Amino acid sequence: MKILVADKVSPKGVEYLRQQPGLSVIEAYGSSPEQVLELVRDVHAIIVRSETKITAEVIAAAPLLKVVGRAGVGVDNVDVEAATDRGIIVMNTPSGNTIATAELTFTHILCGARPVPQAAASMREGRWDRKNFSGGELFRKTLGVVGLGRIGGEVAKRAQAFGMRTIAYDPYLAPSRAKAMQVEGVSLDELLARSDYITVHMPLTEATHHMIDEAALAKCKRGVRLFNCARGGIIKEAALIAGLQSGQVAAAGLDVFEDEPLAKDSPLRSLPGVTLTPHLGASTAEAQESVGIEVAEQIADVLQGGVIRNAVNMPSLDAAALKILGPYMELGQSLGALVQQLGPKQIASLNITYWGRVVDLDANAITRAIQRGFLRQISGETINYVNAPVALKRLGVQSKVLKSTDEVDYTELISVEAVAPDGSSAAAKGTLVGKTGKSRVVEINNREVEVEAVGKLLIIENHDQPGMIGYVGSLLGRDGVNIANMSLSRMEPGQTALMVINLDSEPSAATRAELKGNPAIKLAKFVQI
Ligand SMILES: NC(=O)C1=CN([C@@H]2O[C@H](COP(=O)(O)OP(=O)(O)OC[C@H]3O[C@@H](n4cnc5c(N)ncnc54)[C@H](O)[C@@H]3O)[C@@H](O)[C@H]2O)C=CC1
Ligand SMILES: O=C(O)CCC(=O)C(=O)O
Repeated sequence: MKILVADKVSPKGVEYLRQQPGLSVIEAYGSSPEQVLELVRDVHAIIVRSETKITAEVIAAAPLLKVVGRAGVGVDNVDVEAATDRGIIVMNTPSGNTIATAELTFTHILCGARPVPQAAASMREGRWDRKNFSGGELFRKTLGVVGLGRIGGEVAKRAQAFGMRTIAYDPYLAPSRAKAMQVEGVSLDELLARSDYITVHMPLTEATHHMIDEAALAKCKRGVRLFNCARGGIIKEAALIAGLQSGQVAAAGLDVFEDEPLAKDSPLRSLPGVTLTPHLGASTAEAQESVGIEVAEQIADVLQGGVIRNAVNMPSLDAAALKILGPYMELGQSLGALVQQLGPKQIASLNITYWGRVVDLDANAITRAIQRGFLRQISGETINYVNAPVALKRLGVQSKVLKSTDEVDYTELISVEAVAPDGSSAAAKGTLVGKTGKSRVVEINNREVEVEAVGKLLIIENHDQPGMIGYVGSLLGRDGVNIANMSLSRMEPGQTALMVINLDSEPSAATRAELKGNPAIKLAKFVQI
């Protein structure tokens, strides 16, 4: 399988990939968009930093593509939606460049306090100017961190070492986590009003775009100092320029810009009090080695059928999680496949319920396995854990997931129900048995059964009358189809009975037609799961 390394990453990462059996590497740095379209035609994986754009067009031009790996955090150069639609995994390396970026941010903060770059430039010009470059101290000043994630947290830690008060705004962070970092969680307005220094560390999203604009700056102390080493556009550049010109903003340190590379004539380049770096947050030898090796290992794992780590468009499964969730995912996939074949073709909703031990697990991966099992019957191999939820949505099917705390007869139980627009439905429940966690179907259409949830199943609903088991057994025998296991159930004697038979091979069309033609048989369905 072929991997395109489209941006320069650590040679150690590339070397790791070259050493993997069955993997080959093409290195092509600085390619034009047209060249990228050519290069991706027969590749299974692409590795990028931030230069190469993996657009919907690139994804469409890469029919074999399975995974895009970003050696870094932000995946804004990858069209994740288009990749997800095609079932392509997009993964990043979220922690490899945290320290590098936190240290660069802190460098900017220090330069915001003390005009070192300006003083250094004047020395290069041959001057000895001790009047124009005095600064302030960080000690006892307040740093407002917007986005207290990996990098924001590391910046806060460094600020505390300098004796700064640290406050943060992060609506998604548990208050206990901020407390553990000795950071005071506040509202955005309070952060703007109290901070002497403000640094932003979130992804660029609709919510964060221009979060710091004219109105936000007006709420700040006069002489506030602003820093952005996250993504251009979180701080509105026009507002920042106006703020610097008016004196509302005393200093700014920026590593990222609304348009990169920054325009040659941007006013930001010439405003005093501003320190700019050309998106260098992750540019340390240590960070590049770390993200380069990490992305190479992650890509190799995916291509070699191993664990999936740091996927941004599906739940990540490391080996430990896979060990626990794997059996449930297999059961879920079987139940999904079974219900799809049993139920109405067109459905309005796919309802999943979890009971017992499974309730305490991260059910996202199991839910995707159920959806994948269901959809594979319709859309085949193009459906995987990545695109199953969007594919279901595209079909207009609602997904309902419930974790129930009600008592059940099993230590864990999963129910999958497909409901048609007219309210008719098909349902199956399953559990895991034994030490190895074998999948068992324990209920079909509200009737108790006990069959292995794998392979070929014949499901027969018949009138409960003598001779039916013998009739079905000899019919299959005549067809040369061996019965591996059989489960019988009925509600009331003499009414409808359910026979579920594990078969070693598929019955012929003639046998199936004969079963369907028998007036005592209401339903005869062969399913493969
Ligand atoms: N300059 C550079 O070279 C680099 C830039 N970055 C960028 O830094 C940013 C942060 O990276 P990490 O700390 O690793 O990410 P992270 O995911 O660990 O942290 C992001 C934090 O932002 C918070 N957040 C999200 N939306 C928010 C909102 N509307 N308001 C306030 N907080 C919000 C999240 O809850 C999370 O705690 C990313 O945009 C990343 O792309 C990362 C590495 C290098
Ligand atoms: O690869 C780079 O240098 C950019 C790093 C970055 O912006 C990120 O990881 O989000």
